[in-house]
Amino acid sequence: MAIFSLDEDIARLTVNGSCALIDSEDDDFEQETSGEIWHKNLLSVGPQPEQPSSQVHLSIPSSSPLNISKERRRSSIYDKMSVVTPPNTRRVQMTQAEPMGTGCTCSTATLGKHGPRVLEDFTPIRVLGRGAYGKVLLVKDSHTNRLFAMKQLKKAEILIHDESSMFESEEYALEKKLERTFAERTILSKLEHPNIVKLFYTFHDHHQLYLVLQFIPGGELFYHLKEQGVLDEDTVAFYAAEISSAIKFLHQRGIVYRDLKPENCLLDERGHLVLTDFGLSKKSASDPASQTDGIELQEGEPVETLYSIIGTPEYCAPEILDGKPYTQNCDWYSLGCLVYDMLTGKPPYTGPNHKVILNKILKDKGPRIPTFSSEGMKDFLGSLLRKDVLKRWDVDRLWAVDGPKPKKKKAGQAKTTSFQSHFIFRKIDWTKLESGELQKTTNGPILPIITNWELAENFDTEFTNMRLDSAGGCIDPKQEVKPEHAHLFQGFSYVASSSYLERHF
Ligand SMILES: Nc1ncnc2c1ncn2[C@@H]1O[C@H](COP(=O)(O)OP(=O)(O)OP(=O)(O)O)[C@@H](O)[C@H]1O
Repeated sequence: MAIFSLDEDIARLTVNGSCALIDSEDDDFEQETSGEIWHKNLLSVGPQPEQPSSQVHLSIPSSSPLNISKERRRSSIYDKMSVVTPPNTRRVQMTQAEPMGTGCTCSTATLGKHGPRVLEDFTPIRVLGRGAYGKVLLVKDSHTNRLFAMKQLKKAEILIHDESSMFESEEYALEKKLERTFAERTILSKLEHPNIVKLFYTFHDHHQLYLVLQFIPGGELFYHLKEQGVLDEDTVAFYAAEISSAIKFLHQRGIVYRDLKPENCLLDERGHLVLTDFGLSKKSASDPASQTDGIELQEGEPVETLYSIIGTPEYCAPEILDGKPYTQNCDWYSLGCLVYDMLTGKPPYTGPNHKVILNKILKDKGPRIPTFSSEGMKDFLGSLLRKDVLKRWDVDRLWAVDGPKPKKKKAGQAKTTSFQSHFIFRKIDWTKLESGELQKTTNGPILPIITNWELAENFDTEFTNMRLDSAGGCIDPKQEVKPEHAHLFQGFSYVASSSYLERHF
């Protein structure tokens, strides 16, 4: 018995049954015929009572978009899934903390204070967001008046043993949390891509770790989706192209992102998408780039197989949730979820809690593809949202290469054509996008309204109205870091190279 055959959240959002979502397990999607759809797995939407899926018949008027309410719920309203490592998995050694980055030797006038930074260098302005281990503040560098986003992570929160990760030893759970904390700093300090946030400094004091990042003033894609409800296909394709370029770049460097969701996609002042939050990213230990920067993996070469069950369930690939080994392909499934969300206002599977969402992802036959989408978009979604990773589009391998034109694709077969030349990207200039010229010279489809950068107008008032001192600033004495744990954070501090700082200031 399918436990959750009806996506009640999406059903509630439809008006007069004006939209049907159909199963996409194979590519032979049922098509609309004289305003009606018949499909053996057709799902009932609208006010009628739940019926056995095999008997449902639904009348579909003209292809109308969903009428979506502005209500969106942060996926991070729940804690991140606990880190569960299935039995027989490799135990990864804790990442070796890096030595301090190169000291900055450029002029004080342009770059401000030389070398390592301290909290007192920055004046807090307002809260931009909150996460599992701390908050993100808009801050001003008192030496240069430059604005930055400062991510603050409480050491004590990282050190606390999470009861829900009871399948692991406390020691191992801590090792993994520390590994992830350092991973964000280590990974970001090595990356330079127009659609990936820049990291300039990291430092720590007795209570907290600090990451000083480029401030991206246009707010979260989540915020704009909330404002707009749904996005048109050209806009969706534009963001999908920019995200894909960043994801492909990461995969080439042996990094799996693992946390793609609208909260982690920010818009810059020109409306281009910038990926942030690398707290769940994983750099493969066997990746050559981990030894020598700049060395890329071969086209489509898989990143090391991973095992940790991690991420935000709504956007998480089924193989991760199922505790199976997985590769970087999980990010392409998440891209499918994000594209689906932008088009319909909800990710493919939703529910009141993790358990319901997990059940749906694992037990449903496949997500329902919105019938109002173009054939091209249906094909794109169907190819990325395949539960079976072997039948999913292998985007890394088929990024740009267009092999011989395949015959009509059989149901269930994985897509064999190039990602970049897909119909939905017909208006994208990939050369300009991948060189960064597009991001520098043009505006994106949604231009954020920014009258004063310090107001952070594109961020949720839930955060920006928060009193700075109430945003988790006070440290509970019970949460003091014990002296024997102080060494665990050694080597966290970093200053970007002077050439990097010069390029981005
Ligand atoms: N560079 C930035 N510029 C502007 N805002 C940012 C920046 N980085 C983060 N934010 C804001 O802060 C929020 C939380 O940041 P982030 O996701 O990195 O924190 P987190 O602690 O990892 O959160 P979570 O636990 O939900 O993953 C973001 O969703 C965004 O709104």
